[in-house]
Amino acid sequence: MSQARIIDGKAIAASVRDEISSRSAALFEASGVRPGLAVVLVGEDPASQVYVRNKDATAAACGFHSVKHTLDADTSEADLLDLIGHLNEDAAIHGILVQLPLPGHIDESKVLRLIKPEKDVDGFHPVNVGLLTAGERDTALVPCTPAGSLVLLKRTLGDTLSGMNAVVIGRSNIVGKPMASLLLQESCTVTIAHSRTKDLPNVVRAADIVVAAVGRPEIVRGDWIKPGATVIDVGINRIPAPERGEGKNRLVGDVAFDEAVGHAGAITPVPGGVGPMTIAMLMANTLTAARRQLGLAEEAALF
Ligand SMILES: Nc1nc2c(c(=O)[nH]1)N[C@@H](CN(C=O)c1ccc(C(=O)N[C@@H](CCC(=O)O)C(=O)O)cc1)CN2
Repeated sequence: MSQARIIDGKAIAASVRDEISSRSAALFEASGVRPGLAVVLVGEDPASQVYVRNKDATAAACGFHSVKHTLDADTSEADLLDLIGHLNEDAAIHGILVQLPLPGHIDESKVLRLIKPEKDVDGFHPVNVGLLTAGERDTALVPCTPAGSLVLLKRTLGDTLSGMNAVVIGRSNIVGKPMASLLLQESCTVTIAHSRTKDLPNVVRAADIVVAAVGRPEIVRGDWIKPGATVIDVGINRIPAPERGEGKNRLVGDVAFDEAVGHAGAITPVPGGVGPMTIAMLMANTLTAARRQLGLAEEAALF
C-alpha cells in the first residue's frame, strides 16, 4: 500500500510568516505604521498560556506592535468588557484577540460581540461570520484555523478544489462551520458531519477532502479514508502515554494517523500540521485589518 504525502504545516506556516513579515516591513516603510495586535488572556490555563505567548512572540517577530494583557482568572466580565472597549478605541491596535476558552463566569458571546468587527482578527464576530457565510470572504476576517486549513489544502492540491466532495466532521463555530463555508466558496460539494450523523464511516468514504474537527482522539479510522483523499486533521488531543513514563502524555489528532497514512493521498500530522497555521493566519488577519483601517488596498490573498 502506498504511503500518503505528509503535509508539513510547520514549513508552510513559516513561509506564510515570512510573507507577512515582508509585507509588514513594506507597510512600515511606506506609512510608518506597524500592525498592532492585542492578545488578551484571562486565567492560567496552561495550553492557553503557551498559545498566547506564541502569538505575542510571533507578532513581534513579524515586526508588529504586540501587546499582551494577562488577567486573573477571577477578573469580572465588566472589567474584561472595559478593557475591550479601550482596545477598540486605541488607534495603535488593529487586531484584538481574546484567547478561548474563557472562565465560566464570563459570557463568551458578549465579549466577542463587543470587539469591533474590523479589529476582530479571530473572525468570530457575527458581522464576520455573516460575511463569510454570505460568500463575501474577501471583505470578512476569516477564522484562523479554517483559513490555515484551506492554505494547506491549496498548497497540496492546487488552487482549484471545484467539484470535489468535502466532508467536514464537526460543527463548531470556530472550525467546522467556517471551514464548510470556505469549502463551499471553493465550489466543493460539502457535507457537515457531526455526533448525530448516521453511518459516519460511509459518509467519510465518499470524501475527496476530509477535515476532522471533532476533538475526539483518533475517531476517524484508516479504512474510512477513500484511497488518495486529502486529510486535514484539526484535532489536538492529549492522551496518556505511559510508555513515555509515568504521568506522561502525547498529542494525537482526530484521525488515526498510522492507519490513515496507508489510505490517504496526503495527510496533516499532529503535531506539526494545522496547529502552526492557526498562529500564522492570525498574523495575516492582523496585517489585513491594519491595511483596511488605514484605507489601503488589499494585497494578494494567501488562499
Ligand atoms: N481566540 C482563540 N482561541 C482559541 C483558538 C483560536 O483560534 N482563537 N484556537 C485554539 C488554540 N490555538 C490558538 O489559539 C492553537 C492551538 C494549537 C496550536 C499549535 O500550534 N499546536 C501544535 C501543538 C502544540 C502543543 O504541543 O500543544 C501543533 O498542532 O503542532 C496553535 C494555536 C483554542 N483557542
